[in-house]
Parts: sequence; structure tokens; C-alpha cells
Amino acid sequence: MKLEDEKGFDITIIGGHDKDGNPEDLNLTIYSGEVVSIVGPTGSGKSQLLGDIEWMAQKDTPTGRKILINGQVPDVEKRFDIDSKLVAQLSQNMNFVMDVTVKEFVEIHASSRKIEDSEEVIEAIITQANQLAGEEFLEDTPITSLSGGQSRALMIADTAYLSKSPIVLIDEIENAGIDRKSALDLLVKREKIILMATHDPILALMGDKRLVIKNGGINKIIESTAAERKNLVLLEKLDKKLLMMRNKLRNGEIIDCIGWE
Ligand SMILES: Nc1ncnc2c1ncn2[C@@H]1O[C@H](COP(=O)(O)OP(=O)(O)OP(=O)(O)O)[C@@H](O)[C@H]1O
Repeated sequence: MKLEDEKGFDITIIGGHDKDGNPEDLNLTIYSGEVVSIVGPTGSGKSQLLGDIEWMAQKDTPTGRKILINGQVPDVEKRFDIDSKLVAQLSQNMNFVMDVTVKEFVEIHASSRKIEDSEEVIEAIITQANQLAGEEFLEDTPITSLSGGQSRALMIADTAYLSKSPIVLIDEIENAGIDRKSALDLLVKREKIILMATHDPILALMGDKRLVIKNGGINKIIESTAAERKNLVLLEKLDKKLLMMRNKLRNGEIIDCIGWE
């Protein structure tokens, strides 16, 4: 079964309970192409929610939640089979241990995915990753010498182009030092369901929906409004300005004029 060709792929989260055992009144379905952000204080249970989805929880995790795929309990094979993995995960902690170049790494992945015209795809992945990272690396750079930001940029571009998984879970990529908006746009273009836990206002507001986690339970579901989207544009302008200043500082320049006009 080719999951990426399926139309109308969806996942449903059926509520369990919060940390005190209070029931979580929830039956939420998320569809292909939707971006859902997950917000809440430290330790509230954002990563646990991503974990429940990764493991396709069936009331067998600390939250008692149940996850359905296309309205049904996923079969056991799908839950644990690496080849038909429904979920791809991007997190802050990514390290390469293989002794290969960037191009060889992507080639190995593309060939394991039996991708046709792989030269074109490989080139696109490396170009996109460079745009996300902002600091150039070459196709013959050894992957072990990539910086943290470059590694994550490569994994995001690789996931967008090569991963068959229809669900992408993102755990706090805000500190990755990459262009987070373009990273998200790239993944959204590939018609995946994206769930991301974040403390970053820009990423949080980019979701079509926002799940607010409190004491281990989903406390609120907020649909993004027109006013919020307007504020997002403003925040993005501020963010660009900050990025520009960060680059100036990195290059040893003096910040003598902020120039908001
Ligand atoms: N409903 C629940 N019932 C019991 N334990 C829970 C529940 N939800 C979360 N937990 C537990 O609470 C702890 C903190 O949760 P988690 O790591 O998901 O928080 P977080 O919001 O991702 O925090 P941070 O922002 O610091 O990354 C974990 O051990 C998790 O298993």
C-alpha cells in the first residue's frame, strides 16, 4: 500500500486523562495537509502527546489516549513495522555517526526508497537544505562535519522529499538555527499531517489549529483566526529583523541603527 498516494488520510486522537486522572474530553481528527501546533508550559505533556501518536497509543501509555488511523485502530504490524512507518520524527537531538558524504547519505536513503530519477531529487534535497541552513555545505561534505543547524536542515529536506510517512512530528525545532518558516512550508507542500510541539510564537501561530496542553491533558483547541494570521505577518517581520541583526553580529558588525521603518 502506498500511503503517500492515499487521498484523505487522517488521524484521530481520542482523549484519555490528565496527570490527575481527570478525563480528557476529546475526539479530534486531523487531515492531510493540516498543521497542528502544540503549546503548553514546560513538563505539561507536549512531547508525551507526540509520543502517543508515534506509538499509535491504544490506552497503553501514561495518558490513556487512543489513536485511530482513517477512523480505525491501526493493525499491530503498522504499529511496530519500520518499513511501513506512518510517522516521521524531527527533533532537536540529531547526530550522524556514518562516515559518508552528504550526497552519499542522501543517495543511500533514496535508493532504499526506490526513488526514480534520484539524481534530481538528491540535488533538490541538498539545495533546499542549504537554503534552510543559511550556512553553505557541499555535496561532498562529510555528514559528521555538518553543524547542528545544517544536520537538521538536511533531515528536514530529506524527510520532505523521501519520507513516505504521512505524519511528521516535530519536537521544538525553534533553536535549530534554521529558517523555520521555510522548513515548515517545505513539509506542508508535501501534503503531510504535521504536529509540532513548540514554545515559539511564530511556529505556534502557523498551525491551522493549536492544542493547549495543561497538566498532561489537551485543555483547549484553538482555531487560528484572521486577526492571529495578521499578527503572524507582523511577528515574521520582527523575526526577519532579528535574523538580520544576528547575522550582522555574527559577522562582527556594529548594530548602530535598528531602522524599523
Ligand atoms: N496525561 C498524563 N498522565 C501521566 N503522565 C503524563 C501525562 N502527560 C504527560 N505525562 C508525563 O509528564 C512528563 C512531562 O511530559 P512531557 O515531557 O511531554 O512535557 P513537555 O510539555 O514536552 O515539556 P518540555 O516543554 O519541557 O519539553 C513525562 O514524564 C510524561 O510522560
